[in-house]
Amino acid sequence: MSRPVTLGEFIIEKQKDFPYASGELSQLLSSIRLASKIVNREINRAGLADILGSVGQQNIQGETQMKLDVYANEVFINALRARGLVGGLASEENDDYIAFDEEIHKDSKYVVLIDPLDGSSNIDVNVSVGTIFSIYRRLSAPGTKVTIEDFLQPGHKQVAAGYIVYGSSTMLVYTTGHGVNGFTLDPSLGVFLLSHKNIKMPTSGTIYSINEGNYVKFPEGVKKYIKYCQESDPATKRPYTSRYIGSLVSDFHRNLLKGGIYIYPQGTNAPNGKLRLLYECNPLAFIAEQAGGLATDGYRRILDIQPNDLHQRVPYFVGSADMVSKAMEFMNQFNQKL
Ligand SMILES: O=P(O)(O)OC[C@H]1O[C@](O)(COP(=O)(O)O)[C@@H](O)[C@@H]1O
Ligand SMILES: [Mg+2]
Ligand SMILES: [Mg+2]
Repeated sequence: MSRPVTLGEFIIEKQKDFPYASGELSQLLSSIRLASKIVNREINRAGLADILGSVGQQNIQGETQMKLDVYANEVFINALRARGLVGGLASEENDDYIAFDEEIHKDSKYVVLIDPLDGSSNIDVNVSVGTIFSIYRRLSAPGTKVTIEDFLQPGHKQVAAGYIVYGSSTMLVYTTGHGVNGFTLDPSLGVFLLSHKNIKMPTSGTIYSINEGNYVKFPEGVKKYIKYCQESDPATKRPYTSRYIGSLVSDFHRNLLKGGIYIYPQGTNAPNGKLRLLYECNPLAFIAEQAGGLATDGYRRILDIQPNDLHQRVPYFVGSADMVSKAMEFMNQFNQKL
């Protein structure tokens, strides 16, 4: 009987997808794998360790930083700084990007953007949270310090992206542009094992995820789409079911496996939505598209948006292709893009 493939073996095996691979990207993914295990251990015993609650300060987004936000941020920064694989890093929890300028970094080819802890509002109540990462080849020449331009690249330039969901089990899901694969952490071995090979997102589903508490502030097109989801029509399996965990990674992961749509629209409370283009929307959009889904801002392909700020926000419609297309129909009908 063949044994499951470990993530480490899979990463090496998949290096053949890149004829000129130097192995640096593989090592970088391995650093992310290690950091996620360290964070996972802390999350699993969060109630016992003094790691719940906030640190009593806000990040650049004006959000209260939770102790686990800061802890996860440090663990990933240290893991990615460690081996000279990354020229620099940008994070939700840091105002500006960090240029690693020690000698070992000068020839590194990559930069990384991360949301170290996604779903912060769920940390203290034992609801699944995650980490999201996005990897680009730097534009600036090796031997020089990374610049902001290395981070403000459109999403279709990503060389790899993924997330870790710390839930009933811990999973790491990633793509390098050759399909999407998922690995489950076997806690007894401390090893990620291939559990979800070549994931395909169902083209349609019966789940919609949106914070309906903001309903009155939604654009008309979104209100109409929610009504469409709630109407009764057996032929199209409506009404759909509403599911909203409040952790983007967890809502996305469920929809990736079962089919569904997640929407965080612009609204009167968030003129450009809430979610951050660079380290939330782009990486999950890359995964969604690689699995046959779609990701837009209601009008445009997320991966084609030219970023102009590290922490810029965009409206987000992501999930099963048919459902995102339908939502866009309503947006174009009721909220013509000016
Ligand atoms: O509480 P709201 O406004 O519905 O927002 C929930 C959304 O905000 C987020 O928590 C934002 O991410 P962070 O926790 O990383 O800041 C998403 O995970 C989630 O989908
Ligand atoms: Mg987040
Ligand atoms: Mg976060």
